[in-house]
Amino acid sequence: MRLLTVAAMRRVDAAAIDGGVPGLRLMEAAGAAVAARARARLPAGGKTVVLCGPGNNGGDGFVAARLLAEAGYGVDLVLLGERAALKGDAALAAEAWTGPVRQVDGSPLPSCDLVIDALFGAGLSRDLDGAARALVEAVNAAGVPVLAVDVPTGIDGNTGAVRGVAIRAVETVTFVAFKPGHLLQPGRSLCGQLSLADIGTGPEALAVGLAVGPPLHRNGPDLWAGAFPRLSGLSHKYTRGHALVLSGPATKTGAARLAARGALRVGAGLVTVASPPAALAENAAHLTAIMLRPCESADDLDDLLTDERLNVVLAGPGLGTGEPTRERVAVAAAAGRGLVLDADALTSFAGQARLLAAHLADGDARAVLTPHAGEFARLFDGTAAAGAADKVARTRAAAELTGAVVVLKGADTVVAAPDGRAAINDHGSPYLGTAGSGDVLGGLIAGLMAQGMDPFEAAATGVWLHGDAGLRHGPGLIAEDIPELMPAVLRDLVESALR
Ligand SMILES: NC(=O)C1=CN([C@@H]2O[C@H](COP(=O)(O)OP(=O)(O)OC[C@H]3O[C@@H](n4cnc5c(N)ncnc54)[C@H](OP(=O)(O)O)[C@@H]3O)[C@@H](O)[C@H]2O)[C@@H](O)CC1
Ligand SMILES: Nc1ncnc2c1ncn2[C@@H]1O[C@H](COP(=O)(O)OP(=O)(O)O)[C@@H](O)[C@H]1O
Ligand SMILES: [K+]
Repeated sequence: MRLLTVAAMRRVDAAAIDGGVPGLRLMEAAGAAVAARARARLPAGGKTVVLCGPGNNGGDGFVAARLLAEAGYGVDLVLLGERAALKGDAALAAEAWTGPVRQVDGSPLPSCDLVIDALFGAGLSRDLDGAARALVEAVNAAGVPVLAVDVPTGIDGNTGAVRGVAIRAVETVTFVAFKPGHLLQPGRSLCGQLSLADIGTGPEALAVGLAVGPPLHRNGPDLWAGAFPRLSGLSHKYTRGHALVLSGPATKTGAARLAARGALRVGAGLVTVASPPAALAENAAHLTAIMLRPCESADDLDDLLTDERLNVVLAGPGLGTGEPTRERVAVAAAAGRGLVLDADALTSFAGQARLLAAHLADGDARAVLTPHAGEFARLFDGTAAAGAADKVARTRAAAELTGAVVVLKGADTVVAAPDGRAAINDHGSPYLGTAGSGDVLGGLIAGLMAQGMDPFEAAATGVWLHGDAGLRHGPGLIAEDIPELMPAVLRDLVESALR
């Protein structure tokens, strides 16, 4: 699903209005969508408090208030600002509201079953302070469920950041498309359930918004199902690719095996662990379907890679930091295979992102980098990527700098390609925050690349499958569970989105 930035959304609204759809009609549709969601949450004859701000977000609130009152619900309307100061469509929507308007005066919030937050939406332009801040704090303290209009007040629609203080909603109704701030943390957590409403802007106006900037997606099967590897009667293990995972030294081998298991379970035809000789026995004791080869040095890796069937290399988990790891990365990159770099392979290039980029360019490697926030900060220290304004911008800048697909992990993992395509993932679970979980993710991505997926699509798919496993398992998840959940995850995917 494509996302729209706040600016792109304004272009959609403007194009629709230019195309002959009155702005008030859009506002009526927005307010009606809010009222419909409120009705789904209110008990019969229940009571709502609608908080309206001074702009068009407040206008949506006036419409919703009118429709709910007409439907027989109790409605208290509280306005932040002067009624006489309302302008344009918001002033027209306010005129159509015939009930009382309470001014924000510091008195306690009236008791109710649901608060509708129509204070600020796309027009939030600075941190909340004064009466607005106090009102938001009072709403959060009241413990009443909140339905947010467009975006919870205080959340930046582009970045998901809290501007001073923000409403915690149980549901957010937005219009036409989700915005990045609905999916980026902490915005994602404060939005609650996400609902999307068509407000009649139409396909031509939408196209105007989608043409703004490089594509940004909500990660999901619609983004990559077409590229997902499919088997035929002619498939055999070598058509499904062969991934090579570099193991760390003795006592540091588990991470590589987790990754290798992920690669195998997601469908790579063969997976080999390349192990230092001193760790062969340790690895052999835990591997069965996964093969094992000795590999002591960068030269040994070079020799292994003379086998052209090894089409993807994964390096980093448990590998150790420093020159030997940098040398292995250089060799793997020069071999021009698919390459997934995680953990120590990234930290070994701390402050040397340009050197890493040069290695990747050397072999024309199809590379994916999978840093968590700490690894990202170390690797891109001193570059524009570290200083960019939000997580999408940081990930895009890192991808552009390195020429690799970058997966910036976390509760709101962002995947970006060097050409600017990006996806935000909100299909996951906090239970994924467990030792070794990221190692398995690297393996899933490597396994998908081994089967021929492009780095961007493989990365987005791997992140989604990993998130799906986390959602399915929930409490008690450990990293070993993630590969073992792949059969169920993949079966459901094949039976739904891949049909
Ligand atoms: N045709 C359309 O476009 C449609 C738009 N729709 C709806 O419109 C919403 C966008 O409306 P909007 O642009 O009027 O902005 P909105 O969020 O109401 O806020 C602007 C006001 O807030 C003020 N303000 C800002 N920050 C502040 C702060 N920290 N503290 C205090 N004040 C602050 C700001 O003041 P100023 O910065 O000008 O001083 C201005 O007065 C959008 O979210 C959607 O719900 C739908 O109806 C569908 C059709
Ligand atoms: N709250 C969360 N919601 C969703 N995914 C999460 C959350 N916390 C962590 N994850 C995911 O778990 C994985 C952790 O990876 P990483 O930090 O590299 O751990 P490790 O190094 O132990 O393998 C990442 O894919 C990350 O996106
Ligand atoms: K709002």
